[in-house]
Amino acid sequence: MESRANHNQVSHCPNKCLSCVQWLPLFKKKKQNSIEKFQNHDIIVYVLGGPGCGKGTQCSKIVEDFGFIHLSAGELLETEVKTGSETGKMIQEFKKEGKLVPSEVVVKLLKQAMQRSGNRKFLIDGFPRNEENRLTAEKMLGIQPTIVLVFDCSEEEMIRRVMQRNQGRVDDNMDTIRKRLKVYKESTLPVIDYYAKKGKARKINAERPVEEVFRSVEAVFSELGLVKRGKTIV
Ligand SMILES: Nc1ncnc2c1ncn2[C@@H]1O[C@H](COP(=O)(O)OP(=O)(O)OP(=O)(O)O)[C@@H](O)[C@H]1O
Ligand SMILES: Nc1ccn([C@@H]2O[C@H](COP(=O)(O)O)[C@@H](O)[C@H]2O)c(=O)n1
Repeated sequence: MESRANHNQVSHCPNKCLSCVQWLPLFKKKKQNSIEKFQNHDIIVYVLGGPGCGKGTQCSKIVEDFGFIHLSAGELLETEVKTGSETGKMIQEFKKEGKLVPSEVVVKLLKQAMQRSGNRKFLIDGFPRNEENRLTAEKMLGIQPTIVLVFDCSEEEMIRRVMQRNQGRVDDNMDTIRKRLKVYKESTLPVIDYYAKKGKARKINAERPVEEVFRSVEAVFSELGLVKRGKTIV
């Protein structure tokens, strides 16, 4: 039997130890035994940046021009919430608090979506948000990013964008945004540092208008040797 001390070590517990006791069996229940790995020649682009910096906006443009499949970790989690499943109810609690859902849950959803897509070029948006996400993806999927796009934006501008978005998201309110910004600084920036040290992070100034930001994105993709759809490779 697991000791209470072990539960204290589980990260991102919404209400400290008690919620871990409550939710942990859920995460463990559907753990898979055999996991197929993705292939080395797959192109995997992780997309990071604070809440509302414009990740989703830029990803839609990348999909249009470069033919990637866009997998937003936040959207995959929201889809699970909408099923009304027990896991979905648990995810909703984390989202309301601006906290990060345990990595096994996120990575499992990502894996299913990657397999279903039949694509080999993946734009993985809002992931990995912490060291646990990063390590779980390495372990469960066997993937490493080809490159990591990092959208850099001031807190004031991110708050402005989120508050204007107005799409009824449970986490688009001042209280939750402040929590999400804190999580970004404490948990995601160290992941970005990790990839920067590996020479994989490409920081882009996201404070500019959408088209200007996208021109910097295009420059990164041409560095990868990728050309826009409809253009001939010479
Ligand atoms: N460069 C930009 N200039 C001004 N507004 C922008 C820009 N990029 C995105 N926006 C707007 O800001 C809001 C947030 O953008 P978006 O949803 O793409 O951010 P995100 O990083 O995916 O957010 P989240 O992490 O919360 O899911 C949207 O309303 C979008 O239209
Ligand atoms: N790797 C992730 C990504 C997201 N979440 C949760 O979803 C919320 C919204 O995510 P966005 O990418 O749309 O900003 C986020 O605040 C987390 O609650 C997560 O847990 N893990």
